[in-house]
Amino acid sequence: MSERRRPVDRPRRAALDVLTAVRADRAYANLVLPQVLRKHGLEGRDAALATELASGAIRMQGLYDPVIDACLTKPKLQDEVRDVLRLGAHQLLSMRVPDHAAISTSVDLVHQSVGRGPSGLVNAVLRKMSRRSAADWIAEVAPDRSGDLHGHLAVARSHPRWVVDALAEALASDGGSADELDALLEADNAPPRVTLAARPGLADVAELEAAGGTRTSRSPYGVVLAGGDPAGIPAVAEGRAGVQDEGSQLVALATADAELDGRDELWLDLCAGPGGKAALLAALAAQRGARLVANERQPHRAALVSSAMRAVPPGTAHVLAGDGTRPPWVPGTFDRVLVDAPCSGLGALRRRAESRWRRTPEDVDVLVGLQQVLLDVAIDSVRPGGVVVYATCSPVLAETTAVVSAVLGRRGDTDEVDRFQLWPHRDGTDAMFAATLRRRPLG
Ligand SMILES: C[S@@+](CC[C@H](N)C(=O)[O-])C[C@H]1O[C@@H](n2cnc3c(N)ncnc32)[C@H](O)[C@@H]1O
Repeated sequence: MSERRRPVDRPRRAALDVLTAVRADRAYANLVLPQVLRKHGLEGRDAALATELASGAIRMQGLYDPVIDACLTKPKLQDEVRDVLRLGAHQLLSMRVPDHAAISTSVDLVHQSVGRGPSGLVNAVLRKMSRRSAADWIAEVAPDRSGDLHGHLAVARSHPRWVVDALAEALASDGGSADELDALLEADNAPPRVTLAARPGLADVAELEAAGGTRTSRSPYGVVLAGGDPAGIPAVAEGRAGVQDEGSQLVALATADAELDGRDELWLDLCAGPGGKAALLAALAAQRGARLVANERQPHRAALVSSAMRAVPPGTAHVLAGDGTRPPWVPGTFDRVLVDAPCSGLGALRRRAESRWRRTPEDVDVLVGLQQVLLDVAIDSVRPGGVVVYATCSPVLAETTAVVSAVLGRRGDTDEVDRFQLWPHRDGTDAMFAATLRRRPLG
């Protein structure tokens, strides 16, 4: 092999930097990506290529790693070299990059980032990998579909086995079939469309359509962008609109529109950071002569809530940075309460490439305890006759219906009046869950 190698193209170098940061520093891919793109001066198509390479290689490592291992002659592999091979695997098995380009750029990349030593190994592994299609590799490395469906899908659709089991249980309880499970896991591997919310009274949906979007089918405030940077749209830059999944818009609307007898003046968002739902709620509250208190435990996220609500009329919204399990207000203060609880986020895997590999079943156990306490506080905070919406961006039953049943079962003063579960493959949204609860009126 020649000593002098071509310089590595910047998108691949940037993608490797993202993989390194996610692996070695436990960085979040979506947060580190913009910094890395800036550092390498990448824009437009180059930025899109680096994003696809990094996100795809991280997301699909549950398939790529066993394929890489099947191509090795010795079992041990340096982490840095595996990262390069994951990027190569993504190009060979999931993108339309010609084999020779995927292989030679990967050899260049490992030469530049690790050294000359592993160049031959990268070349040999990727050559071997390139001789079969993704489907053939799945047949080779995944458990048999008919004997172990969840084990097969865990590899073929690159999800941890326990996540497949938990999503399958949730989907089955919502009428889903085995084919639907495959569709759901596949949807988790496709980056979501950028959706905006026109905050009512502040921006018009037509204004966002004029910026190149199309209306969403269920939220009257939603617009899906065809492409481009949403930050360049004036309504977004000014806080009159925001980037927000349609499912999240529907949760805020469920909170604002739940039927209520009597007073409807004071609303609470108990877990508001970073503020997407609070901003939509505050805009709706302003139109209806109500006010919103937006509470968030982490001060830096409370600051994000203030920023998200910067365009709402003064006096409409008040931000608190406090622990929602120990609220400063007296019980029964609010007419409507949203508790958008901290959760595993297993309904939003499309957005966070690495999150499926970071979460553990133990996380869910810990979160369920906090979710129950926060829901109890939310119900205590609403007046008799008022409404509470309990929401998660996870469909996992332990975090959704089981939390609602446990809390309502021991209280006896609150009824569930409505519920929805959205799914990426059915609804094109994150898998948001929302239950609308009403505290029984006195007497
Ligand atoms: C799912 S996120 C809320 C998303 C938000 N509603 C939105 O639409 O932008 C949950 C939030 O709850 C916050 N949180 C966690 N524990 C909390 C607590 N004890 N009290 C209040 N907020 C808490 C987290 O910091 C996180 O910002």
